[in-house]
Amino acid sequence: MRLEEEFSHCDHYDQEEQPETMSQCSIGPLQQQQKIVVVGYALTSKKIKSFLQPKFEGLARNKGILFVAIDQNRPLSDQGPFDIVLHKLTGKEWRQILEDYRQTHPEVTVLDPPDAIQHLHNRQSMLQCVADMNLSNSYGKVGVPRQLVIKKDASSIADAVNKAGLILPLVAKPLVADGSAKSHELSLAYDQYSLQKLEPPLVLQEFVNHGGVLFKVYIVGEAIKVVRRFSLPDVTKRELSKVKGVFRFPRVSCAAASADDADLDPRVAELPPRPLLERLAKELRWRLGLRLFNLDIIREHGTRDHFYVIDINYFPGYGKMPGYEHIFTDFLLSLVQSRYKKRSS
Ligand SMILES: Nc1ncnc2c1ncn2[C@@H]1O[C@H](COP(=O)(O)OP(=O)(O)OP(=O)(O)O)[C@@H](O)[C@H]1O
Ligand SMILES: O=P(O)(O)O[C@H]1[C@H](OP(=O)(O)O)[C@@H](OP(=O)(O)O)[C@@H](O)[C@@H](O)[C@@H]1OP(=O)(O)O
Ligand SMILES: [Mg+2]
Ligand SMILES: [Mg+2]
Repeated sequence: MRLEEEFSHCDHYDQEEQPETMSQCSIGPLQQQQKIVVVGYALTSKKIKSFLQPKFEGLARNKGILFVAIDQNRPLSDQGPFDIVLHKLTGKEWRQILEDYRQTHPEVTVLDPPDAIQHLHNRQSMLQCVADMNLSNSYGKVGVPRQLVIKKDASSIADAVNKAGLILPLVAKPLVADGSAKSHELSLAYDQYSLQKLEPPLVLQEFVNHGGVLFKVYIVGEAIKVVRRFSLPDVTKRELSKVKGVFRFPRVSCAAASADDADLDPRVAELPPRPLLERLAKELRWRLGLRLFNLDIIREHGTRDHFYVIDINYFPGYGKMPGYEHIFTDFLLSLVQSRYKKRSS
């Protein structure tokens, strides 16, 4: 068992936020005595910087959680031992390493299973769960925009769009969402003729007017946090009749585009009802088999309760989630405690 209270007896870690990095701390036989929760992480340097902030590491340490960098050049089994493995790296080889490790180390919680994450790397399968769910209750209705997959042959896009009855404008998104810069290169197509300029493989999604604000719903296990971000502005009928072409747009809803403090129309700014999001998150956690993700959800402009999920991301930028330090540490501890309960029952 590795519990917070027991850890606080350890004189090596009982002071306020220690200045040295966690990876300098020794683990091994000592760890058994101190009942530390050891979290191995395999993340990009960008992610380490945004996620493993000093305040977070300090808080975690005080709660008995030790973060240890995984060395990708050494066998995973020779490292640790870990209680939890956190990861967001791509590549078939890495996936296989994790899969093998899960088989041989069932006592370790790997967040999350590589196969389940793979599901989010394709913009079609990513939203399938939301479509299947057909969530509709007294709090509102949640769907996905109508969309079409184009695997190849740009010259056939206009025909395919016509056949499927999709309505312009369309958001063109690379089919693969693997975190590469290219996978975030999106464009807005205003007219049929220009569709041939697009580069498959892609997903064409109907653009839904939503008042220029979207909601990012961060999920960490059972915890949910919602923030507002600026998004693409509505496209008017007049604009649609005048504008021709395909336009690349940048990452409009990045962290710098926080709309939480903006003076917005309350009908646009009002957060989606909490019970609706709770239900959505719970179902998605179960259907996707994931515990760490966020989703982008928009409210159809002019409605109060028609929502569309447009994107789901694995292990998103939690560093920007308000209060992530406490939410995340509590989550990590709860994982270990529930494992202990399972073992002792
Ligand atoms: N169907 C849609 N209707 C209206 N706006 C949309 C739609 N799809 C995407 N957008 C706008 O485009 C932005 C980027 O789309 P999306 O979130 O799918 O891309 P992404 O590159 O996966 O983003 P992220 O950085 O969150 O991973 C959204 O944040 C939103 O502003
Ligand atoms: O770069 P940021 O910190 O903003 O985090 C973004 C994260 O990048 P990172 O994994 O490199 O951190 C993205 O992952 P990839 O799709 O590129 O894999 C994606 O999840 C975004 O949605 C995150 O933005 P958020 O949704 O939280 O605003
Ligand atoms: Mg998004
Ligand atoms: Mg995304």
